[in-house]
Amino acid sequence: MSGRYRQRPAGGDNSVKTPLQPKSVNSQNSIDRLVKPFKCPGSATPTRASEKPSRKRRKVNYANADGSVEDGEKPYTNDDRLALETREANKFPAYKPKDKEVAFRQRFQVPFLNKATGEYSSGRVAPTLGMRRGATFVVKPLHDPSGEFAIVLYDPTVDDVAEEPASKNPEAPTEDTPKLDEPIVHKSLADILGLKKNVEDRPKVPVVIDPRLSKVLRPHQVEGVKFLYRCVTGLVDKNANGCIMADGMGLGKTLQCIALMWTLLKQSSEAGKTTIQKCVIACPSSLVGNWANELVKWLGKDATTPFAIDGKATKAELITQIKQWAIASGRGIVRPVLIVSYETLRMYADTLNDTPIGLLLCDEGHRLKNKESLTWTALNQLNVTRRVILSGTPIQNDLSEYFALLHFANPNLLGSQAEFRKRFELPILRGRDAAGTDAEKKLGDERLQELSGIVNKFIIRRTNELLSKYLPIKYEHVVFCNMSEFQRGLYNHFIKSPEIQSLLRGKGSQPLKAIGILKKLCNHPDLLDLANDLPGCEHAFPRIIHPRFSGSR
Ligand SMILES: Nc1ncnc2c1ncn2[C@@H]1O[C@H](COP(=O)(O)OP(=O)(O)OP(=O)(O)O)[C@@H](O)[C@H]1O
Repeated sequence: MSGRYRQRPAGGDNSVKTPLQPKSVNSQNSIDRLVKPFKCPGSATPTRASEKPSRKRRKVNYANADGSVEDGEKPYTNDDRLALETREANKFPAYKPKDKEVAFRQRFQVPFLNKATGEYSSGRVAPTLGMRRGATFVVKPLHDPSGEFAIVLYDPTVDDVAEEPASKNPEAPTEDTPKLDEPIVHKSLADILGLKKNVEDRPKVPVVIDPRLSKVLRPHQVEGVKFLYRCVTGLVDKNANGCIMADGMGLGKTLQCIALMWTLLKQSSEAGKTTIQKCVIACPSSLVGNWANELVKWLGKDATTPFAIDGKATKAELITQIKQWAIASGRGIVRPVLIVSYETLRMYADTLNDTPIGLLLCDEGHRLKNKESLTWTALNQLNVTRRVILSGTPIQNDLSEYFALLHFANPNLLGSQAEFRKRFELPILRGRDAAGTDAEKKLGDERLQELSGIVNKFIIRRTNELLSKYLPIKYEHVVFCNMSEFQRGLYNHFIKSPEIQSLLRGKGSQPLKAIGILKKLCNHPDLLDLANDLPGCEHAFPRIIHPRFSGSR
């Protein structure tokens, strides 16, 4: 038979012929149909609701669709369909339990071992096996050390000084040798599987200044940041973590300290770790806003949100905010930088005492020159690891003040104050005394050199001559201005007054005051209080007088 039979709906009318039925009269099928009673045509014809022509049926041949050759001539039987449904390729994946005999007799295998070599595959993150997954960190520096503006502060190949191993006693038991009296300690699953995180083993990576800062830093500032970083991270001396930045005015101490702080907040020599979590900037109250602005200026407004105590909050709000800042830790630290005036910091030092502060920057740090002051004591009792003093004038009067600053930046570097006084201060002062002996002068010079050797490693000072190449040429114009008639009248009145006359004879007691009055007078009489400074000067007033002076007539 060459035609295809169409499937009739179950329970449908068998007598309905479809146009696809073949017209063969000799077959058994045709005979069967002929003997059936006649039915009026159209009685079972489906009526179409739509006027549109009926869609033509297309023959689709599914034979060979899955690669198997089927007899396309035959109609599908139910068995065919069942066979199709249960065919392997058409089945949904279903979990098949392993045969328990085989499964239980199999040897246990550590799941993250490389099956080919039987070794732990180090490139693969260990499966957690029900434990919390340890932090995975990428072993690479935060910023590319070979980038265009890269400034590398720490290079593990250069700066990583390996600790001298203590000379080993061959008799001493090594870690591998089990001691007889050692208590048996059960190993944890993490230990057995080799998953135990060894935090000490973090690989070392270069520390690179954020490119957004390195492209604006001037050469002397790059040197400054390198100096600061080495001092505070113990690369200069592993027992000292502080320093004094004593650059002259306008050299950009603020930018250098921001670069240091930002680097420490974001990176460390250990991959995936930061050096510090919190930083405090102590400064005069007038500079709090300036520091906050400089942070935005150099880092951009989305980099960090400082907690600047600018006096706008009420006392109750401030206490809550400081307490919150103090207890925040880890990811809870949303404002890592606290900018605060010395006075406020002193007031709330007790609240902050237990907070680990990674870095303390003290702007205008010569405020800490008095070791006995409340500010020095309050700031010194904070739990600070690294301290930087910023001051354009670190040495002001005497060595005790110098000691207070150095001792604050690096406690115990110079011993106690009494030790410092005995070893350095007194011999140096005696050596400078005009009545000092040669031996005292020699000793004084030696001690001064020794002191410089110790402290110069932690002080950086450049003068603002460095700025000359960034500033336009300076022109100085000297212009002589004659005094006006009114000024000259006042001037003559003043120098002829009895007080000045006696001053000129060397009898008066306030020559500086007189010079001050003359200076002001030459600039503008408005600067003086004429009635008090120049009594009786009314005769020198011009005829048309400013209403301001009319009262004093
Ligand atoms: N690399 C730089 N590029 C452009 N401007 C800079 C740079 N470094 C600093 N400045 C600008 O120079 C000015 C002086 O800088 P800054 O106030 O930090 O100096 P300072 O050394 O702290 O001075 P002072 O002792 O007066 O506080 C600021 O306006 C600062 O923005």
